[in-house]
Amino acid sequence: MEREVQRVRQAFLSGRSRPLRFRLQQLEALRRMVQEREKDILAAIAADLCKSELNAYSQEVITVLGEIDFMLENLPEWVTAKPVKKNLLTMMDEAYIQPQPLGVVLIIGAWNYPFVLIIQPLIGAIAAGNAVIIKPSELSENTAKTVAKLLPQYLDQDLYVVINGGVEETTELLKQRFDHIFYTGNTAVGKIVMEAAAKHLTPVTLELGGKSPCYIDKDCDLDIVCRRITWGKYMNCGQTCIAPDYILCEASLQSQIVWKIKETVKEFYGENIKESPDYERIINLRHFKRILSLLEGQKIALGGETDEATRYIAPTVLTDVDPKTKVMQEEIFGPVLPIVPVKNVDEAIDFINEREKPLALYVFSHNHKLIKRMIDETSSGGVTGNDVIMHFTLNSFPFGGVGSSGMGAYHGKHSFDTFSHQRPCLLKSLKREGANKLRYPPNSQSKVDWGKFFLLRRFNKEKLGLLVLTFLGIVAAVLVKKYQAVLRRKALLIFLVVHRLRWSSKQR
Ligand SMILES: NC(=O)c1ccc[n+]([C@@H]2O[C@H](COP(=O)([O-])OP(=O)(O)OC[C@H]3O[C@@H](n4cnc5c(N)ncnc54)[C@H](O)[C@@H]3O)[C@@H](O)[C@H]2O)c1
Ligand SMILES: CCCCCCCCCCCCCCCCCC=O
Repeated sequence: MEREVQRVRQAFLSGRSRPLRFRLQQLEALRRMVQEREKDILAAIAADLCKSELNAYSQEVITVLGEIDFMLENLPEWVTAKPVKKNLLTMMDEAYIQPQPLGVVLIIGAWNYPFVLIIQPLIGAIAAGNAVIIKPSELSENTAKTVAKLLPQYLDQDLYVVINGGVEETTELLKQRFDHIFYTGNTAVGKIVMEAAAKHLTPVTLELGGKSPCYIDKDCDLDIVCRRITWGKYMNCGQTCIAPDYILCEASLQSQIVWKIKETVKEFYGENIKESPDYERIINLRHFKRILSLLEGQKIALGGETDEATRYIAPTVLTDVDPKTKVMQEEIFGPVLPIVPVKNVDEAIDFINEREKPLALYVFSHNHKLIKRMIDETSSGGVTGNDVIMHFTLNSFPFGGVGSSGMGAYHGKHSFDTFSHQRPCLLKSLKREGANKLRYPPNSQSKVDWGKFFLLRRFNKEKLGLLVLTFLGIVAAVLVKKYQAVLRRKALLIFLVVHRLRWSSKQR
């Protein structure tokens, strides 16, 4: 493991991942891989999650292709140095921010969207000029193997490396030094990752989970609300990090919600859900049993049918759920939707704020003010009003959690920033030493006053105009006396002294 990480580091140190042209070439090669090997990729995802290839394409491949195109279009602008505002002390200098790669990045993926969850961060890491080690989830082993086979056929083999394995291999990998670790998965393992990273002071992005609430106000169109919630909850059999985990609403709405979800389930998946190509299965037996245990003692208003042999759990709704029961204590990550009655929006806000900060929050209402209030008075990774999941698709948004649902974010420019160091660069001349004497010892009151003038002085528009005029005068003088550097310094000094005296007299 150590040797493998060293090999990737040597490749990074060769400098070849840095030029813009190289990054664009690698991103184009990645796009070619997705297009040319689409069938292999879809077959692998389908095998891992019993997912139709159409669903695998729309849930994972579209996002990846969109992200690559977005990077290719914008990267030339993002990599350029950005000039920054200067103060009086640095006005003659060059000052800019240069984004630079961090180095060797480790990306650890989760199994529920096994392709997009490793490839989307990879796109950002390549765009930012890094070398990358990818550790896909061992639970989605078909996708893990396919990615390990395909990537070296298209990308630089020393800079971008896939290491497959389970907990043992990941633990070993985490002992190595990386320049950034990007982890997607559950909160408990997130803590292990952060602890390992701390040993090397490695920064981390943690894309974690949690219980994403969904508040339904009585002032809304329940047909539409229930269709949208049914789509987001049962997509991927509930195994989506930003799926609505539970519903909060007034008790009187429950029976209508159950009825409308039941009708929508029929519309989406047909009479025999098991036969539907659009309904997936639970990833493994451990998760299947875990989800079943959440049903114990609950009032099942819809669904509840299961089949262990195929790890099938029907779209299920629970009503009158007691917040103290197990289903409300952990992220469900399956097709079970509890409804917890609340009296009103105030109680819903309190309910949300009394718990860990979720990855997503959903609010349904015709009342825009109520949605705004919910946003203002709660916290979550992201929010969508009157829909679910869709904020994930907008790559101008930072995608990530807050508090126990994660730290850091990615997608689009946010990925580029996550994998870049924003390096401040100040380039001075070795001339003009006179002004620098002010900061050299021995210190004096007069030097402090000059320091205050240089660093604390703020110019309003009027003063700025005067400054520009004076500056232009100086420039003219400089041009006339092209080689008389002494005169130029004096002009500058006079200008500064005049301003300083005016400023000091006003201060008094
Ligand atoms: N925020 C997001 O973008 C996002 C996306 C997908 C999933 N998730 C969250 O991830 C969770 C589901 O994923 P999961 O955790 O079951 O996935 P998982 O079991 O695939 O684990 C994630 C990764 O952690 C590694 N891992 C597991 N145990 C480890 C250990 N002890 N030490 C080191 N590494 C270890 C695995 O090898 C894997 O690569 C849910 O909580 C979900 O909400 C979040
Ligand atoms: C008109 C046809 C449009 C088809 C596109 C539909 C949008 C599909 C959006 C899917 C989003 C997938 C969410 C993946 C979340 C992964 C992170 C958490 O687990």
